[in-house]
Amino acid sequence: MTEPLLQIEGLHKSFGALKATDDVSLMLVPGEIHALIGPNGAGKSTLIKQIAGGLAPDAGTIRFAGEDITALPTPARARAGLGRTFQISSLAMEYTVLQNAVLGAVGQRGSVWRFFKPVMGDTELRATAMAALERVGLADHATTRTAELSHGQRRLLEVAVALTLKPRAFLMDEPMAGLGASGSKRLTGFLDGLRREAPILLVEHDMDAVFALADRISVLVYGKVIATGTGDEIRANPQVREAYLGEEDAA
Ligand SMILES: Nc1ncnc2c1ncn2[C@@H]1O[C@H](COP(=O)(O)OP(=O)(O)OP(=O)(O)O)[C@@H](O)[C@H]1O
Repeated sequence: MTEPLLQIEGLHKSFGALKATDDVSLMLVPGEIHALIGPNGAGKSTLIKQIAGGLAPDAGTIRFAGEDITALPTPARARAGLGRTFQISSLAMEYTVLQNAVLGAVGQRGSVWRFFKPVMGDTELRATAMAALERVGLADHATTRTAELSHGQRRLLEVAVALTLKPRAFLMDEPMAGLGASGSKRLTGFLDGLRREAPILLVEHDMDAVFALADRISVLVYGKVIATGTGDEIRANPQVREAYLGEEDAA
């Protein structure tokens, strides 16, 4: 198998008596979309937060591009090439789309916002941000106030912010949330191509998108990975059907 870019081993995180992450090991290899699915409260966001650096694990290791990043703060992980999109919007609604693309990238790297003016005057950063907006189809909205964007356009802007960092891998927490059918189809098409540039660990409830996109799927239940495999393997797995997919079919 190709050398993993991201490798998580024996990760544990408890909140009091609750084991939100229970001995999780998984990897992300170049070129793939690895989806992480599971019922509400299974621990998907908690896992993403530990990989991105917002939450310290109780035990276990996270290696990225051959380095142990378990103890690195979030901005250092972003600088190392871990890009992410958030479940809850991190955009500044009063700023323009371009300002968010520039400032989001700068902010994720850990630079400070008081350099707002010099940063906006940085032609290289602006060009990188514009290129990212073009890729997600938002270039025509560069000067639009973010508050005026539709929900779907805001989600695309979040992807553009992550792209501005030129990451080596992406962590995406429910990028399809709240998108209508056409928005979700469009983002699915975009992510499909993006995997060749940088692999994606994708947390997503939209099962159509997951099964259309994922090279591999890991199923998380009560903090534990109960199965990892291709879409067909996951669909056919009796444990998965009982714990998760079966209940969705019945709904
Ligand atoms: N900071 C915290 N303090 C205490 N409990 C927490 C905290 N964060 C998460 N939890 C609990 O950990 C468990 C896992 O939550 P998490 O948000 O990671 O699940 P999830 O799979 O992302 O759910 P969803 O699909 O609804 O987003 C839940 O029971 C949640 O209530």
